[in-house]
Amino acid sequence: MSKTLPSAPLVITSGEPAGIGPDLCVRLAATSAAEPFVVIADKSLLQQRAAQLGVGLRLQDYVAGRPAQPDILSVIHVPLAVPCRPGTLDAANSGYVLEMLRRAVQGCQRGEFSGMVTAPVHKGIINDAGIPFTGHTEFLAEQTGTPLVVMMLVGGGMRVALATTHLALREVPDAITAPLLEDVLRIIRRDLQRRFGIAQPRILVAGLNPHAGEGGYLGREEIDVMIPVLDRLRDEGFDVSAPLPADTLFTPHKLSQCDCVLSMYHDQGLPVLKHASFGQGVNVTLGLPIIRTSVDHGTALDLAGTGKADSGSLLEALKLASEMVSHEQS
Ligand SMILES: NC(=O)C1=CN([C@@H]2O[C@H](COP(=O)(O)OP(=O)(O)OC[C@H]3O[C@@H](n4cnc5c(N)ncnc54)[C@H](O)[C@@H]3O)[C@@H](O)[C@H]2O)C=CC1
Ligand SMILES: NCC(=O)COP(=O)(O)O
Repeated sequence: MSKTLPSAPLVITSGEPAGIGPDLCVRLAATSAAEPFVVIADKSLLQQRAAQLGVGLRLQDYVAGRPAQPDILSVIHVPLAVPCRPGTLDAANSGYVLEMLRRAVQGCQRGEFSGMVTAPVHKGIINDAGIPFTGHTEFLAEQTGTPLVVMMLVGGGMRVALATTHLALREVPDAITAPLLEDVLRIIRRDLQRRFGIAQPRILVAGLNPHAGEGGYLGREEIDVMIPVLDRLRDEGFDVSAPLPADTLFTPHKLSQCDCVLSMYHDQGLPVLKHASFGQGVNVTLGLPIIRTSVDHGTALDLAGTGKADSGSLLEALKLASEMVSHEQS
């Protein structure tokens, strides 16, 4: 991978065309974001959406190395396969959605962009197109040849990472193996150090079972799998807790003692964070060779083209990506 140019912009993929991603990009272009960025989208889609929202929009084709101009959005044009109506999914445009992601990854890998920020995609419609797809997180891992990545959300004054991501609940206990837990904790610690500037990250680990297993009476995963890994990493110098009961882990007192909570599965940690920060939270993929942040919400098909979508999370995602770039370059 080439080194990122110091002045390289961030790149935003506009996501599912029938969702609110294009709306959010148009809104972002109309705000004065401090971070230079380029959007990948079909240009006519952005223009149509801007007209629907009643937002004035000036576009120019992105040219690598050309400095950003105020009030003009630089766009990398990727053509839609078929015309798009806000709120109406069409599997024919799934290739378009993935092509935008590939273009962003390639640009990050060759140093053209300092990092990528993703607007939401619709996982179901990509699968309907016959392309197995569980999320950006897994797709970006595959595109960059990364064996393991970690999803972490940032918002409401907390960081919440997940040991497992898009997995059916009944498969979760078997997925939490000692090697996985160890690798996940190594990735969290390393990325909090190099991309968040935290010298010795303090990580609180949620147990899998109620009351963190109640000494083995409510499940043995804590005793058999988790505690041995956590003890070993602590001996190595990691600041990690024992498995803690998840129901009291997200209290302000506990959160004030850590830099990150590690949840064992998606809906153990994310509802708490989203309750505290929905619309302002940021999803970060840890462990990738490139920087990637994203919004904390989905495609909100019901709001596309209505002007009611809140662009706060995309703005936060852009800001956080820029901060991560600064930490990595310092
Ligand atoms: N980063 C990504 O690409 C993500 C994609 N998704 C995908 O999005 C699709 C729809 O998922 P849902 O569960 O329906 O969640 P959703 O976030 O799209 O919608 C849930 C509710 O929140 C509202 N909402 C969402 N974003 C909003 C915004 N910016 N401003 C105001 N209100 C907003 C919606 O109108 C809806 O009422 C699914 O295919 C899912 O997989 C979901 C989460 C993240
Ligand atoms: N619940 C978070 C989510 O679905 C985001 O997934 P990804 O597309 O960022 O992998």
